Parts: sequence; C-alpha cells; structure tokens
Amino acid sequence: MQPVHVWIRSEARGTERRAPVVPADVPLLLDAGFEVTVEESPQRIFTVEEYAAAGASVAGEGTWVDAPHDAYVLGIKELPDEPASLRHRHIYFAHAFKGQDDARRTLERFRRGGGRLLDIEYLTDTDGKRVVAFGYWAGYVGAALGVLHLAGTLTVPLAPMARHELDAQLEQAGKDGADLLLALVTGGRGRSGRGAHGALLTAGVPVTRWDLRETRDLHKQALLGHDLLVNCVVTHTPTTPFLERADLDHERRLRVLADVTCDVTGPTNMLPVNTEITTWEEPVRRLHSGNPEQGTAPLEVIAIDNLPSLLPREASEGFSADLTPHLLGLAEEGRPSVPWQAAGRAFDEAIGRLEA
Ligand SMILES: NC(=O)c1ccc[n+]([C@@H]2O[C@H](COP(=O)([O-])OP(=O)(O)OC[C@H]3O[C@@H](n4cnc5c(N)ncnc54)[C@H](O)[C@@H]3O)[C@@H](O)[C@H]2O)c1
Repeated sequence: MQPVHVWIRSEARGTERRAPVVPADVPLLLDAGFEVTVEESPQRIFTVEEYAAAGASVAGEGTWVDAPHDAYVLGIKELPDEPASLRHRHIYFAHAFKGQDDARRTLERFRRGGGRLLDIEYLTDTDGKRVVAFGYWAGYVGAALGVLHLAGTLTVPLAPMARHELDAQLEQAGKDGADLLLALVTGGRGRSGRGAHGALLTAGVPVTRWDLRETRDLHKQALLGHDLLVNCVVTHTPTTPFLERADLDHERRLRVLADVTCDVTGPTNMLPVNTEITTWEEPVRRLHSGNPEQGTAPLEVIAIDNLPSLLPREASEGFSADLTPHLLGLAEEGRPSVPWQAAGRAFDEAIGRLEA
C-alpha cells in the first residue's frame, strides 16, 4: 500500500503563524509509515529546519499545487485565490458549508478540479462532537482582548505574542480595576468557553457562564447587565439571537462584545447586531453610540477570526496534539476513521446542495 502523504502547506494569510502539526509530532506520523512534506514559510512560528530535523521533507512555499495527486494538503486557514481548480484532498478550516460569504466559490473550485475538502470543523466522532479544534486558545485570547480593551490597555495593532506576556497584561489590568467588571461567557462549557473563563480568571474578572441550559429561556436583561459578553457558542441550526438591534437602545451595562464564534455572515449568527469581522489593525469597531441621557455607553465589538494566531506557539502545540493522532486514522485499513468519514460526508452534502 502507498504510504499516506501529508503535505503541510504554507499559509496564504500573512499574519498566520500557526502550524497544524508541530515538529515534535512529525515522528508520530513517520513512525506510522507516513510521508511528511513541509513547505517553507516565512511566517510560521516553527522553522523549516525544526521540521527537517524531525524527519520531514522540505518543499518550496506554495508548491502544494504540484504535490503528488494522492497527497493530503494540510493547512489551517483559507487557500490562496489561485488555482481556480483544486484537484487534491485538502484538510483545513474552509468555513464553506454553512452558506458563508465565498462558500460557493470555494466549493466550486473543488468541484471543478475533482478535489475534496475535508474540513477540520467537520471531523466529528460517532456522537457528532468535534474532535479537533483551536477553541481553548481562541476563547482565551478573545476574552483577554475584551478585558484589555475595557481596561484601556489594548495595544493596537495586535501582534502575536507569548502567553506569559499576555498573562502579565491581564494581571495588570486586574490590579488596575478590571476585577470590577462583570463578564458573561456564552457557550461557557465548550472549549473556547473554558479558555475564555481561564483568561478572565487570570485577570480576576468575575464570570457568569451560560451554556444551552441557561439560554433556553433567554434572560435578556441579565445578559445586558454584564460589561463584557464573550460569545463562544456553536450552533448549526438558526436559533433566537442573543442580541438584536432593538436591544441596544435599552438601558444596559454591556459595552463590549468579544465574538469568538465569529459566525458573522452565516444564518446562525447569535449576535446579528454585527455582520463583519474586525482585524488586527482595527480590532474594535463601534456598533452603537450609546445614549448619554440614559447613561448608556457605546457598544463595541471585537470579532477577530484568527484569535489563536495571537498565541501561535501554544495554539499550534495544543492543536497538533489533538490532530496528529487523528491523521493516523487516514490510513486505517484502507478506510479512513469515523471523523474523516464524517468530514467526507459533510463535503459531499455541501456539493450536493450546490448542485441542487
Ligand atoms: N475567532 C477565532 O479565531 C476562532 C478560533 C477557533 C474557534 N472559533 C470558533 O469558536 C466557536 C466555539 O468553538 P468551541 O471549540 O468552543 O466549540 P464547542 O463545541 O467546544 O463549544 C460550543 C458550546 O456552545 C454551546 N451552545 C450551543 N448552542 C448554545 C446556545 N444556544 N446557548 C448557549 N450555549 C450554546 C454548546 O453546548 C457548547 O458547550 C466555533 O464556532 C469555532 O469555529 C473561533
């Protein structure tokens, strides 16, 4: 049998420093008989020499387009706009199955080239639960940015950093008064919800956590009674939103939304008061100017869709530890393991909807 070939591509996004598999995990794949190629990348937090020392072959940046036909091309974020046809099996987060902007174009590229998209978001176990995600560090950074902005100490533009640097900023914010804020984390029992909780604890900010049970009968006034809302909810069916335009005119304490979920253009957006992501250059955008007569402050949103990239080392290490054992499942006796089958089905269904 041909060895499974995993081709770790460079990221097209200039700010993306994470890697889906870190050098320390390459031997796990090689020991299982895999072939591993890593592309050179000017920005990746791990050097190509570290991968080579771990036994991976090295290829030029962006050469996946000419990779052997049977290679699995592995990345994190979106592919570059070219080529127009995709012939390989790609593993990455495409955000293309829920009717998001650009979804159709992405899927059409696969259909045109006969390739397949195994979206990491759709790698699920027999209970339908996601098996690999960056969630924890996304929540951690998302909540941290919200606290630092409320404390007036957010440094812009944002840039990748080490965890100890971020924690030092959070602790300082706590000492300077952020411990008087009230924070609400929705999706509080999920991966990013737990990460958000972790960051808020580091800053000493009191946290309310709501998950499915607590939002069944949404207590809007209680929601509006927090300074910071960190949204970490995942839902695949449109549900009553947490916050709508009319809510913003009400008396409220709420001043900052940190939308970790960032489902801003999809039909399952729980915070439809915002429909655009924000950026490292301009991480905070004003949504509502507030009402001085009512004593209502402006409302601002932070909706950065690559939060874990701000802690690239920790995020990559945690993600790789989860993903690498599943990559071994690509070779499972000629038939991929349950999560890969699930991702394959999600792709087939998305292509089916496109054709319909
Ligand atoms: N912004 C970024 O950079 C970034 C990075 C990674 C992940 N994400 C996104 O963050 C989101 C969260 O990921 P995760 O790994 O934490 O997911 P998760 O599945 O671990 O957690 C989601 C939680 O939401 C809860 N939930 C679902 N519907 C709810 C509702 N109506 N009310 C309250 N809670 C509800 C679930 O019970 C679960 O606990 C995902 O959409 C993911 O794509 C964003």
